[in-house]
Amino acid sequence: MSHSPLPSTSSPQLSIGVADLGKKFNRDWIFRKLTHTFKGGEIYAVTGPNGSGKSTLLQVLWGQMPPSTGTLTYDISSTNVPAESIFRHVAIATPYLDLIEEFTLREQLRFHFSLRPSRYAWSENEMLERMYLTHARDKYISNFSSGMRQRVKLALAFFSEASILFLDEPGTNLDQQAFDWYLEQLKAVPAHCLVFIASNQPAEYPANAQKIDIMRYK
Ligand SMILES: Nc1ncnc2c1ncn2[C@@H]1O[C@H](COP(=O)(O)OP(=O)(O)OP(=O)(O)O)[C@@H](O)[C@H]1O
Repeated sequence: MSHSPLPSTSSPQLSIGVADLGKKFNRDWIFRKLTHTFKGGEIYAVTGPNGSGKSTLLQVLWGQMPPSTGTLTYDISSTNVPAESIFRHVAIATPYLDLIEEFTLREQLRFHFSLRPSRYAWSENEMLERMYLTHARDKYISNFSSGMRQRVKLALAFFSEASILFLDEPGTNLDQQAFDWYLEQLKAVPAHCLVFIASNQPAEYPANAQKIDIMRYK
C-alpha cells in the first residue's frame, strides 16, 4: 500500500531559546555556554561521540532535566509557553523510555492515543498497517523484538500531534526495510515542526539538518 502523508491538523510553530545553557553531573560539565534559538521548521542533528552528552542535552531541552546554568524558554509565535506545559507539544522516541511490557500492541496504541491526540485521522487498523505491524497487533510488547519495539516507539512519536520531536538514536535496532520506513516518516513530518535527532550516523538525519556538535560546548 502507498503511504502518502495526510495533511496535518494545524499546530503551533514553536521555538526553543537557550542562553548560556549548561549541564554538569557532579563536577563534570557535560555541555556549557550553549546559546541558540532552535526554530520550528528546522531539523537539528545533535552529534558527538558515545557518552558526550547528546541524550543529556535532549532531556534538558524537553524539560525532563533541569539545566545547571542558563535559561531555557519556549515560545509560540513570540508568546511564552510555560515550561510545565511544554510536554503537550512534544513527542519523544528514545532507547531509554520504555513501552508497557504487559500491553499488547493494540492496548499500547489505545493507551497512548487516549492520552495524546493523534496527528492523523487514521483508524487503529490503518495505524497498524502504516507501522507494518498488523500481524503483531495482539502480541504482548514483552514478546516484541528490539527492532519491533523501536518501530513502535518511533510510530508513537511520529503519529502524535506535536510541534517538537525528539528522536534519540532513531535507527537503533532497525533493519534496512524498517530504516527506510523511518526515513519516510521523517519526510512526512509537517514542515512547521522542530525536530531534534541525536545521532552519530549521518544516515539518520537529512543532509540539510543543522548540526549541533556537543563537543563544541565542553
Ligand atoms: N544521571 C546521571 N548522573 C551522572 N552522570 C550521568 C547521568 N546521565 C548521564 N550521565 C553521564 O553524562 C555523560 C553523557 O551521557 P549521555 O547519555 O548524554 O551521552 P550520549 O552522547 O547520549 O551517549 P551515547 O551516544 O552513548 O548514547 C556520560 O558520561 C554519562 O555517564
